[in-house]
Amino acid sequence: MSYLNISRLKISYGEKVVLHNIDLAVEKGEMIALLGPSGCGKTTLLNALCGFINVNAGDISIAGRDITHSAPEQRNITMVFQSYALWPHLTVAKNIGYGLKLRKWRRDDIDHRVNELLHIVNLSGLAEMKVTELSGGQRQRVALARALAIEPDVLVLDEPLSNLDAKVRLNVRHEIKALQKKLGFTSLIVTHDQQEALVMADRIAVLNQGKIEQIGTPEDIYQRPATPFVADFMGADNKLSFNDIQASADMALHINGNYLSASSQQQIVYFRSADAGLSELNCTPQDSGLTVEGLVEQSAFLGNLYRHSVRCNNHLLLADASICWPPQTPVRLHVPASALHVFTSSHVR
Ligand SMILES: Nc1ncnc2c1ncn2[C@@H]1O[C@H](COP(=O)(O)OP(=O)(O)OP(=O)(O)O)[C@@H](O)[C@H]1O
Repeated sequence: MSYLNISRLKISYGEKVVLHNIDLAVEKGEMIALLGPSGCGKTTLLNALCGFINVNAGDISIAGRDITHSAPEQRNITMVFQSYALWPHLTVAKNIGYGLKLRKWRRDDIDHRVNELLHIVNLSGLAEMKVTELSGGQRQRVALARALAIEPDVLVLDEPLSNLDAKVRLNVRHEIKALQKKLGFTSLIVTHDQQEALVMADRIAVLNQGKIEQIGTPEDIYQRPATPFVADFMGADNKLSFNDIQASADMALHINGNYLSASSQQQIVYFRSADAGLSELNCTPQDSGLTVEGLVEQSAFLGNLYRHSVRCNNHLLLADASICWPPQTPVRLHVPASALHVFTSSHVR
C-alpha cells in the first residue's frame, strides 16, 4: 500500500465530469508532477486532495487513513499557491510561524522552528523584514517555509513558480527539488511547464481531459510516451502517418531493418525536431530510421541552434541543426529509429 492513495476518483461540476476515475498512488517522500494543458483538471485534483471540493465517487487515503470526506484542516496537507498568499502586514518570521501559532505552539518553540526553517530556505537574516520588501523568489521561499513549518503529511504546490521571472524560476525549481530530497517530504506539484516537471518530479502524471494518460519517471514520459497525446505534449512536434510515408517517393521508413510494410499502414509516427538531422542529398543515406528528402523553407535562429522547416510535398517538418541551412537548399532529413515514437492510429484522437 502506498503512502497516498487516490482511487477511482470522480469529480464533476454540475453535469460536467472533470475527473474520470483517477487512480494515483504516491510513495512517502516522492514528488509527483501533474502535467497537462489548461483545463485538464490539475487544480481540481489538488482541490479534492486538500478537501476544498466534494468528491462524487472514489477514495483518498494517507498512511492508511481515509480522508475522502475529512475537513481540510483535519487532513494535514498544506498548499503553496502561485500567488504566495502571504500576510503583507506581517514579517517573514511571523508569516512562517503563522500556522504554528494557530496550532497553539509555545512562543519559544515557534521561534526555534521558524529559525530552523529560515536556515533551510536560505532566508536567515531576513526574519524581521516585511514580506512586501522581498523579491518574488524570496516570497516563494517564505511560502514554502510556512507550508513546511507544520510538517504536513503531503505538500501540494499549485504552479508555485509561474509568477517568477525566467532566471529566478530556474534557481527556485532546483532549490525546491534539493529541499525535497533533503527533507523527504511527499508532494504533488502542478505545472504547465514540461521542463519544470522533468527537473523536479520523481514521477510525472500527464493529464488529458480529466484522465491520466500516462504516469512514469521523467525518462519514461519523455523517451517512451505511451500515447500520441503524451508524445505531442512532451514536444514531439512532427507527425507523419505511415500512409503518407508510403505514398511519397521522397520518404522512407525502416524499422528493425525492415522497410515499412503495407500491414503497418494504420500507424503514425511522431518525432522531435531535436532528433532530426539534416544532410546534403549526395551523402550516403542511413539504412535505418526515417528519411525524408525535401527543401528547406525557413530557418530560425534559436540561440543555441537553428530550427528549420523542411517542405516535402504537402508536409512541413521541423529539424534542428547547429548550422544554418539556407532556404531553398535541398536536404535529407533523417531521424534514427530509436527517436521515432510509433503508435497505431486507434490511439490517435
Ligand atoms: N468551480 C467550477 N465550476 C464549474 N467548472 C469548473 C469549476 N472549476 C473548474 N471548472 C472546469 O473544470 C475543468 C478543469 O479545471 P481545472 O481548473 O482543474 O483545470 P487545470 O488543469 O488546473 O487548468 P489550468 O492549468 O488552466 O489552471 C475545466 O473545464 C474548468 O472549466
